[in-house]
Amino acid sequence: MTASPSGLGQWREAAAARLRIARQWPAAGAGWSAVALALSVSRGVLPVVFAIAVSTTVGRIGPVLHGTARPAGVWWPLAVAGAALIAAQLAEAAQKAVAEQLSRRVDGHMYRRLIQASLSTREITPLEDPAVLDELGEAGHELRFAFRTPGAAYAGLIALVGPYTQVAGFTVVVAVVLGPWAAAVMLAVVLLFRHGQRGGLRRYARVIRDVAALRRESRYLRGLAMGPAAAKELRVFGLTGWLTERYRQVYRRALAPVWAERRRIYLRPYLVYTAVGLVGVAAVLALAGVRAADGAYDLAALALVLQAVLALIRLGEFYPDSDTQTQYGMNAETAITAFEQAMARYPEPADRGRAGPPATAAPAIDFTGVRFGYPGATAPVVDGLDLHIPAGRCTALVGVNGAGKTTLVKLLARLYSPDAGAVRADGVDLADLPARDWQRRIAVVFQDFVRYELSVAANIGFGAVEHLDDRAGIRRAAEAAGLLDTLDALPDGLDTLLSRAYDGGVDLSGGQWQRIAIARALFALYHGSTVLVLDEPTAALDVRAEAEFFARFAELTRGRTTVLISHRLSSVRLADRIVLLDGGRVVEQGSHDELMAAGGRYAAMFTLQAERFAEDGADRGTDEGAGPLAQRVG
Ligand SMILES: Nc1ncnc2c1ncn2[C@@H]1O[C@H](COP(=O)(O)OP(=O)(O)OP(=O)(O)O)[C@@H](O)[C@H]1O
Repeated sequence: MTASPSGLGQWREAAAARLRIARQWPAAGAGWSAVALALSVSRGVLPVVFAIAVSTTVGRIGPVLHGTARPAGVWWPLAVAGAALIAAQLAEAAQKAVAEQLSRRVDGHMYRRLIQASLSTREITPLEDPAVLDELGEAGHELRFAFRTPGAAYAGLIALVGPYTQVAGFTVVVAVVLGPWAAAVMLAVVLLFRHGQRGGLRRYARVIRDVAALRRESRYLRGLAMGPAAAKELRVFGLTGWLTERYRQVYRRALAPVWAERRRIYLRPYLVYTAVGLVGVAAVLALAGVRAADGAYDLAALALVLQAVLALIRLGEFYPDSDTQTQYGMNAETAITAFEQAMARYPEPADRGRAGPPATAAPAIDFTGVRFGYPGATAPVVDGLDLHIPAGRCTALVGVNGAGKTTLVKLLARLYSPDAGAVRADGVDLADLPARDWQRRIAVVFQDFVRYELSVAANIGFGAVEHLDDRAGIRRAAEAAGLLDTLDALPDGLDTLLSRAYDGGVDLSGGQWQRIAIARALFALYHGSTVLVLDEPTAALDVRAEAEFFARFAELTRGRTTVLISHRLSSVRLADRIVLLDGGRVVEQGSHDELMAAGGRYAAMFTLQAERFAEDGADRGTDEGAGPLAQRVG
């Protein structure tokens, strides 16, 4: 969040925000905008016409009652008043309908801007920056709940033309009847009241923006309480009370400055502006009274000026069709613009794109002197890392939690760039390759892979999205990942939707989902990826499934440069080369046999795991319990 400007800066900022909202007319549609504007102007003019017609009627009733004028003299102004009243009602209803249309169109455009900006960066760094996330949260929240959106601000801005036309109309009426000074006083009173309203609202909205981080937390807590994701844990761990209390505290902390500010920004200005305004109004009314007493005015003029003054006082108040919509909707638009600018400004290393992707079927990869730290972190995760990953072979990365294994995968996939040093494929610096070209060469099963709420075919086909229609390839990948039985049981086979949120959709078990992620990576290999990265690919698989997967591992990955990350050292021993990382550095490397013979840390870790599994099997006293795992590790 940026610091709040003051004085002139605030006005300039508010004017710029209004201009940006007004510039949404192409998205809203010029035709619809013109209709809304015409309706708004008519809603401003018709009440003035009504007031004039009613005053004329009042002025003519006396002569008609005394028989000095014909009744027809009353009927036509009365008819005009009635017509103006009906037309104003119709215009109001029509404007509400058109406003909704405008609002939807502009918000659709805003959503597209937001999505485009979110997906605009090659790296994921900005989407982990809290300041950028606050802007995204603000913008996304208002849009998601169709609440005080930029679209509502656009419609509100047009609706604002109505009351201001009325102000102009009634001010002219006062000027004509009472004179320019009275009109000037009334106009000043209206603008003073409006300034109080809008200024308070603006400052109030700014305070709300300043507590964006707390509001983000309160939204997160609300989501936890109301969504299915945490429903199980909240109950089993008895967290419901804690969550309720925490939500209450965060909500209060977010609202405390808002409440304090509300008293400050509304009460004092309200008292001052009301006092000044009332003096002005009283003076104008007194002038009207004196003139009427002097016989300078007839009944029609007095009725007209009284209506005009009362209408102007009312027009100094809050406009429910415009005020909150424009203020908060402009904030949402400002947040979208700030988010776009933050994403565009993010210091993303240039995509030098000077080289073509490596020509070889499977490149060798080298990390040379790589240093990298996450944005905002005090220490780098890797510093001076040198690592060679041979072409067409399987290299396993092992190490304790937090050793930096997944970070290396992110650097390899160019989701982040090293702060120093280089990652090279066949000697070409990845920074010299167009990112997308390189990313097509990599198939990754991430530890936290995505479960797309789409069909099985899409979930697998996303490995090579240009080949989504390759049903045979998708089926082959599913079979290789051991999914055939699952597919056969699904109601629509590959077309089954993997989400219970849809009719006919199903959900899969954790292990079945993991096989889908594996199938996705295999499908990418079928369509040109040459580097396969598997980050804990079998963590959710049962023992038999894991054994089956690794039995076919050599066949599935043959000829690819493969990186396998796993804490199960029994699986890792299959790799051609094992690299033990600690604190972002390579501490041991070699084949399983070499590392065991060296008797270092890998050997100790492996022996510990093997002993544990052997004991586990012996304790249970069954061949089955000790069987597969003990065999594989022992
Ligand atoms: N997005 C992030 N922002 C900031 N720090 C991060 C981020 N991701 C990881 N880290 C930090 O980087 C370090 C290395 O994390 P990394 O995920 O690479 O470890 P790992 O070896 O894969 O661990 P594990 O075995 O638990 O999966 C950790 O200290 C972690 O806290």
